[in-house]
Amino acid sequence: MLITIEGIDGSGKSTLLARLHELLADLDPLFTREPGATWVGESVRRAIAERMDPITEALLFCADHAAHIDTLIRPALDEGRLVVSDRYADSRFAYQPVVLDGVLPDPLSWLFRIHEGWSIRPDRTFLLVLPIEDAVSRLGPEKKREYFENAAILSRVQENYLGLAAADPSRFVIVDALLPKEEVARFIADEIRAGARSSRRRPRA
Ligand SMILES: Nc1ncnc2c1ncn2[C@@H]1O[C@H](COP(=O)(O)OP(=O)(O)O)[C@@H](O)[C@H]1O
Ligand SMILES: Cc1cn([C@H]2C[C@H](O)[C@@H](COP(=O)(O)OP(=O)(O)O)O2)c(=O)[nH]c1=O
Repeated sequence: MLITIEGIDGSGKSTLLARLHELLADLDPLFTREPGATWVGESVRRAIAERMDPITEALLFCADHAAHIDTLIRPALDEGRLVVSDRYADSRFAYQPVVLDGVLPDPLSWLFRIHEGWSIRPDRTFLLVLPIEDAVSRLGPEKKREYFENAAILSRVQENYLGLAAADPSRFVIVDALLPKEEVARFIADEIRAGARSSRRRPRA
């Protein structure tokens, strides 16, 4: 079963993942992330740091995803393991349309097409949602932030996430990221456990 955790920068994903490691340890999940689960992620980080052109950057994120699936996700799913990924394809569908706005006529369709035929659809996606000003204040001083991490961009990214969730309500679970950390983590851990139990009763398609 493939679970993904999504949300804008500052929504609490790293904090949540650290707690899920403890809460779900008995299920022996593969915890992984995008970008950077393989060495391809290093080129993505470099592209972000050097402000490479947005198409190069988008394609590097996609290459990172392909390598991630091939080397880690598919083998783990084939063994029947639970996989939990901190960011996944929806990060592309939420962030890159903002970066590619004005560069391509329809960035989201372009991104969907690039993923077609090889990407693996998550069984469930938990989307952490919070007011932009709370996310920005959690991120700390402006000069230390990556260039995605400003209020105007994050607000458009979160709108894109909410659009993706509205279009696919059976996969997305929207979580209030303002709730106390422990409450967020326990709710998501319980949902993952319930999903893992029912997927064991169902043969994989
Ligand atoms: N539920 C929460 N309530 C209050 N603060 C939180 C919560 N979750 C995370 N934080 C704090 O917000 C900051 C950003 O969290 P982090 O997990 O790094 O977010 P992300 O990985 O999504 O960028 C950290 O200082 C963290 O301690
Ligand atoms: C996976 C992915 C991340 N991103 C962005 C989100 C983040 O701003 C940045 C780095 O991701 P990440 O490493 O998750 O950031 P952090 O751990 O600092 O919160 O890349 C995209 O724009 N597209 C993508 O496909």
